Amino acid sequence: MLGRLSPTFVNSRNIWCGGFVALAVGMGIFEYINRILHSQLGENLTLGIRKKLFSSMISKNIEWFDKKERAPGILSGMFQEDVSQLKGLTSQTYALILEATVCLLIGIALSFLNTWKMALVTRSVVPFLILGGMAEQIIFWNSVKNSTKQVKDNEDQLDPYDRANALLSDIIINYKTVISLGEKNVEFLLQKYQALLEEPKRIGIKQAHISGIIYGYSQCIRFLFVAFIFYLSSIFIFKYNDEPEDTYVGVYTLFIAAIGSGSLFSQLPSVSKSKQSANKIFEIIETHKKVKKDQRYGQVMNYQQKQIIQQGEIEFRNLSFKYPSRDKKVLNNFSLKIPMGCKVALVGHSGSGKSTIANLLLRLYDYEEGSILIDGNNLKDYDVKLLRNSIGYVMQEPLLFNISIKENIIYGNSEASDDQIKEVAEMANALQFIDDFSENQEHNPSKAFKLPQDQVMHEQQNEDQNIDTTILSQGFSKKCGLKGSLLSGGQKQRIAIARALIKDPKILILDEATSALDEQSQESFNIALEKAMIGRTSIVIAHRLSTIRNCDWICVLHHGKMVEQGTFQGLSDDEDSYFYKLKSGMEM
Ligand SMILES: Nc1ncnc2c1ncn2[C@@H]1O[C@H](COP(=O)(O)OP(=O)(O)OP(=O)(O)O)[C@@H](O)[C@H]1O
Repeated sequence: MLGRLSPTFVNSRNIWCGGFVALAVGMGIFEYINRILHSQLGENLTLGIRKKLFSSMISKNIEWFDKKERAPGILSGMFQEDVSQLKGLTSQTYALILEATVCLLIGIALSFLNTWKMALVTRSVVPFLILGGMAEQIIFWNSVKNSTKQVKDNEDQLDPYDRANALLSDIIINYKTVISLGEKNVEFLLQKYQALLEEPKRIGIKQAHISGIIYGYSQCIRFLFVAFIFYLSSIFIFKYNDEPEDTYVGVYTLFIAAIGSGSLFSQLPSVSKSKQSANKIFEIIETHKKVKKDQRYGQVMNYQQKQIIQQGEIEFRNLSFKYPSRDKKVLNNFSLKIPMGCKVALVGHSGSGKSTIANLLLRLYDYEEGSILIDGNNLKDYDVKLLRNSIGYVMQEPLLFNISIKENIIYGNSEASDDQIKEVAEMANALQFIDDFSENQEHNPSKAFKLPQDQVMHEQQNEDQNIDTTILSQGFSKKCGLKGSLLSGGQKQRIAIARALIKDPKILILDEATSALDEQSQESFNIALEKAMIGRTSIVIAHRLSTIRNCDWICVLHHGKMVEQGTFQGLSDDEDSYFYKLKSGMEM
């Protein structure tokens, strides 16, 4: 059999086979290096993007987070899914595209060398191959546009997956409320979640039909191309007496060219998805750059910016404000001067604008009308980071992180010494119960109700060896649980006061919320408040008479306007005053 083959044939067979074996080995090594390099590049890129995205998100104004498309579930999903999608836009896909392009070009070049006539004719079919790939692209983009349009027409204007993620994060964050509202509520939420997933499922199936047809076309055209080459080669051999060997090599290289071009185009949809994710991510990073410099958290100060609050005198001058998402003003021409070290209570019905004043003082939102002065300087001239460092804020519902008590306290000042931590815990009337945690485990809710997750937290707590027991008791290493769930309401509030005090702020804002506390905790909390306010300018958003009594000045707000102000006694004596009526409805 071998004897009948011409030496030229054997020779070139050996050359080609040897060439392909060398190519196979080369490809193996190349692929290995290629994958390592590109996954390294990809990982570095995603790490860099995650860092950038995080730092730009964390420095956004609160109003940015107020929008429904910025729900926690959507934003955390972006860090996982969208950032990972970016890999498709960079190293891996581009490496494959490069590989496929090189494959295509080599195939074309070799086919021209061996059988140029046939190569020339078959080139006429290439546009159909490209059309297959392009059609996949067009269909993909149309489906993205349609689904976005469909969603935009919806009241929520959000991607269905994003809406499902937002709901999921809401449920997880508020899991206690969800479960406590009973099985019916859980069932309702489950149905709602399923309903939200129905829409993307429907869109996905519709998309699958269309892209199936297009993908089928692009695959079909590749094999039609192969059939066409075979047919054409037989014509060239028998009709035009072309050399069979040259034709064989030419046909083979054209196959490679066709396969190369096919894989090139099949990679493109993942590029499209990546582009979509890149748009989402860079929109956030880019808008960070557009935010006015003075509004950015942690912005390096320019020469005009005041460093820290020296005394703590506050003046609101004709301040008017409306939230960006609303047309109605929630503060109207509000003016008030609070001398240094004074305790001022803001009272008024729910929604009268008390917390809004705190929001503006902390520059969580920016006002356009009127001004706020601190120590006679415009609030906007202070560096935002340093300003917030000089103001202690205890929120209505203090939020603790699932870290130790000590870590929660130093969250306000990571450089605080153990002595300072102990001091502020004492001032906040928290030292006693913290110490009790180390001595008397009865206080530990995780012991009373041993849920599996509590047990894990308890074990973690025992593992924590970082606390210097000579100054701080082991109680400081107790984990607080998700949102402080392992502590009582009063304990959480006192730790929040300690956290505010660790910064030694000149100004203290207390959004007092004692309604959830029992009498003993309330008393403890009030003592803590009194101690905390000594020597600081304090604004108390008051809900209880017991706190107002000790304040130097009381301002009564109604629909964002100051309607009355005076001392507790002065306002209480006037039976016609707004405060008089308000007082009778207030808790003791
Ligand atoms: N982020 C926000 N976006 C839009 N409107 C808001 C926002 N926060 C508060 N509001 C609205 O502004 C008004 C004033 O709210 P604010 O929280 O200042 O009232 P408050 O007097 O502190 O109420 P409460 O005593 O119940 O805490 C309310 O009508 C409220 O609905």
